[in-house]
Amino acid sequence: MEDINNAVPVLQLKKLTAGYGNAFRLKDITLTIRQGDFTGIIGPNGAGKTTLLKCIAGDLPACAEAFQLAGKPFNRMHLKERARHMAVVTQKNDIGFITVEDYVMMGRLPYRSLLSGLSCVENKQLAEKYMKKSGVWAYRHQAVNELSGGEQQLVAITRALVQEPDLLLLDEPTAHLDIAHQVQILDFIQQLNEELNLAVLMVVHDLNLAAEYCTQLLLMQNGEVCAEGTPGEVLTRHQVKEAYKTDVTITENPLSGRPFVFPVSRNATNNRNTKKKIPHQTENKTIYEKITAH
Ligand SMILES: Nc1ncnc2c1ncn2[C@@H]1O[C@H](COP(=O)(O)OP(=O)(O)OP(=O)(O)O)[C@@H](O)[C@H]1O
Repeated sequence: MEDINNAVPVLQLKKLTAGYGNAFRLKDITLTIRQGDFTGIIGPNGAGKTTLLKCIAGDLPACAEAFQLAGKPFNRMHLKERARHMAVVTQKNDIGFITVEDYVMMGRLPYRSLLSGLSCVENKQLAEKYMKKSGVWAYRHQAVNELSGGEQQLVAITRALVQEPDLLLLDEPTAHLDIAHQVQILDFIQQLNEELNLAVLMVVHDLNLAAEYCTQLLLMQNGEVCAEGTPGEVLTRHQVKEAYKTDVTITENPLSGRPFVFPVSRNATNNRNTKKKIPHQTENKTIYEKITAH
């Protein structure tokens, strides 16, 4: 099929395999991420999502027919050069006692040369710009490890932005955050994706957040990509049930039009099978009315 997407490819993987000896293997992962893509990697526990992210980040060796970052062979790029194109925000940022400002400035390390130190005016201005954009400027003098989980995540993303990458890799950026902070972080990432045309690739467990924010999804199972496409194409009842071995009901978010996945409990399945009236169900209301009433 003719490729009609003219956006520049930031990352290209062709038939990538990798793993941990005989314990687990990623099999033939083929993937293209372009400027402006917001891609979510979803799949059940142990599917290989983090392993794939580790390969792309260069933390785990991989074999591939092609593995290119910004149009260049990945394994021929120096670490500093990789870091100018790709920034990684991992789940656990074990940050010691360091101020927000100093930590964010470390994002400029890939650009440091013998002639320009880390604290040059240009780097300071860049750090200030992104700290103001993400909202962490107010606590720039505080120690990172004294901030809340949500604030620390914003600081880690700010540091990644200061790297001025083309591709931002995120491993579950909203894990352990409440709904307000989940939305705050993902709204911010979406804003960066749209304003800076930044390509985003994130591992995300919450299918509804994935559906709401991502433009494309990769559904992984047993080390392979078993479905890919828009959230509507990937999050079908059959595909979700097949991958997660769990029944779900899928409807549409009435405000965004994105898929919305409801888990189905054993009781609800039994009630459906016996056509028993479901407690709390309001009669004579459309799904839209029910959802928007609360
Ligand atoms: N260092 C390792 N050595 C051996 N096996 C590993 C290692 N790290 C992960 N695995 C195994 O590889 C498989 C894939 O793990 P991975 O963390 O990539 O899955 P995941 O999809 O990210 O899972 P989760 O959603 O639970 O975080 C799992 O079976 C895991 O036990």
